[in-house]
Amino acid sequence: MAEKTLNVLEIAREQVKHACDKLGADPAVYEILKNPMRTLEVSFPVKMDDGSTKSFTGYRAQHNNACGPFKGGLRFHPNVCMDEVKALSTWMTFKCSVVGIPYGGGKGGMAIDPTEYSQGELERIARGFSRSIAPIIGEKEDIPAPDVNTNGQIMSWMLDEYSQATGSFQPGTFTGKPVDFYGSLARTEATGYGVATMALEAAKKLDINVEEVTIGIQGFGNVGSFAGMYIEEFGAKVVAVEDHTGTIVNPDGIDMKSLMEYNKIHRCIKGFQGAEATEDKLFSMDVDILMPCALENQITSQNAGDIKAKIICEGANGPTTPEADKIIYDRGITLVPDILANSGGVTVSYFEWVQNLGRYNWPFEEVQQKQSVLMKNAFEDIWKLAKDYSVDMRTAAYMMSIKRIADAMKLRGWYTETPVKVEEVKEAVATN
Ligand SMILES: NC(=O)C1=CN([C@@H]2O[C@H](COP(=O)(O)OP(=O)(O)OC[C@H]3O[C@@H](n4cnc5c(N)ncnc54)[C@H](O)[C@@H]3O)[C@@H](O)[C@H]2O)C=CC1
Ligand SMILES: O=C(O)CCC(=O)C(=O)O
Repeated sequence: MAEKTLNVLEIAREQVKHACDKLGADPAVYEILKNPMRTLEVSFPVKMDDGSTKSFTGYRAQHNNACGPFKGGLRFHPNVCMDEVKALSTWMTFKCSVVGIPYGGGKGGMAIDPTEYSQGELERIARGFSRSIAPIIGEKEDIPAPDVNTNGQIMSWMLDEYSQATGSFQPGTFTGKPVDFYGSLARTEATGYGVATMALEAAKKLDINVEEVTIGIQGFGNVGSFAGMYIEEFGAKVVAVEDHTGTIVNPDGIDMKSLMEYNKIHRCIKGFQGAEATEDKLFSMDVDILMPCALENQITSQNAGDIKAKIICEGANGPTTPEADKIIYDRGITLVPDILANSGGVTVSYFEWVQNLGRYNWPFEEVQQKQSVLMKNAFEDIWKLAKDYSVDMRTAAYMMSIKRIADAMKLRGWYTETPVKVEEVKEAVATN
């Protein structure tokens, strides 16, 4: 069966609508949440190394700020477009709400491949983007962070440019900064650590001993690599890894720290000596836990039926389509959804922001401990809700977060309960 849609914005809306319906939310709730509150498209010139001038386009979507300032990453990837940014900003709103941090959702990006530019060009692009979105971001307004192909250095340039543009130094305007420049300890590791922690929680629920578990990871960037490192620390064996250059396998376990070192130097996993290259498809391999940690729409109706894993723990945003979700649920596979599984990044971004506002520096263990508590509590609540309502964990996670956002929106007066029409009451009485 062909996929109904691979448009991520339509997918995000379908997920929200499905959960609103299950929750019996007032129609006004979906009406407000189906669109971002504000979007901005910018175009700005950058001087290239060869003396030419090139115009670049960037996007920022601010989905909802009922629970606090907009929050979410900036992505540099050729596929970035306004619909993708809108979908990613929607997911951010629910992700922040799932772990109960006081933010709404935002996301931004540019359709570029950063490997095509020199460091100097990349710095000027990042600065141009920061200057262009400066009017709508800020420590208490909208707080960007790293995402695919962006990092602490890019956040530092953007913060510096923002400070110059506004004449005021507010380090909490960006998170995911380097530790030496107002960053937080444990932020770099946070998303992957959270993914590994959530996989472990799911394994415990299914009475699976993590020391006997094999793992397959798609994507070996910030999220995938630390997810691999921590799940290995918890006792599991990572036997397969895929990135944009191919897939490698080792049934005895791929040493995560060595692969991270290799990846740092070569910027890919291809050629790593501690594993064999394979043409086999990662998602149909015989592993216990799959961690999709790359991009959207990777698990579809085409490959969901081939999955042998008992647990899927989503490090990436939107790696599974709604059709695939149904197949996975019907097959009894436990899927820990992105808005919970990868919420560790934004959770520690929140801790970074709190430290910035108060000029604190918390120790690594304290930050990671705080992250672990928030995420494990959210996991427990969602697990229970999923059982109580006989729904998958994604629907349960949306139900929990939509309820919180809906309550905040109602208290703010953004909507009042839609009055029940007299005809509907009469009809209900007549049919009873
Ligand atoms: N960095 C963060 O803190 C957070 C990231 N995420 C999400 O996690 C995912 C990955 O983000 P990062 O690790 O930060 O990005 P990254 O840029 O550090 O790494 C991306 C990885 O995906 C791989 N990849 C790209 N295209 C691929 C393909 N077609 N097939 C297989 N692998 C492919 C790349 O080779 C690379 O290993 C994204 O969906 C992102 O939105 C979610 C929460 C927080
Ligand atoms: O750290 C953040 O604020 C946002 C991370 C992010 O973009 C995400 O969770 O998808």
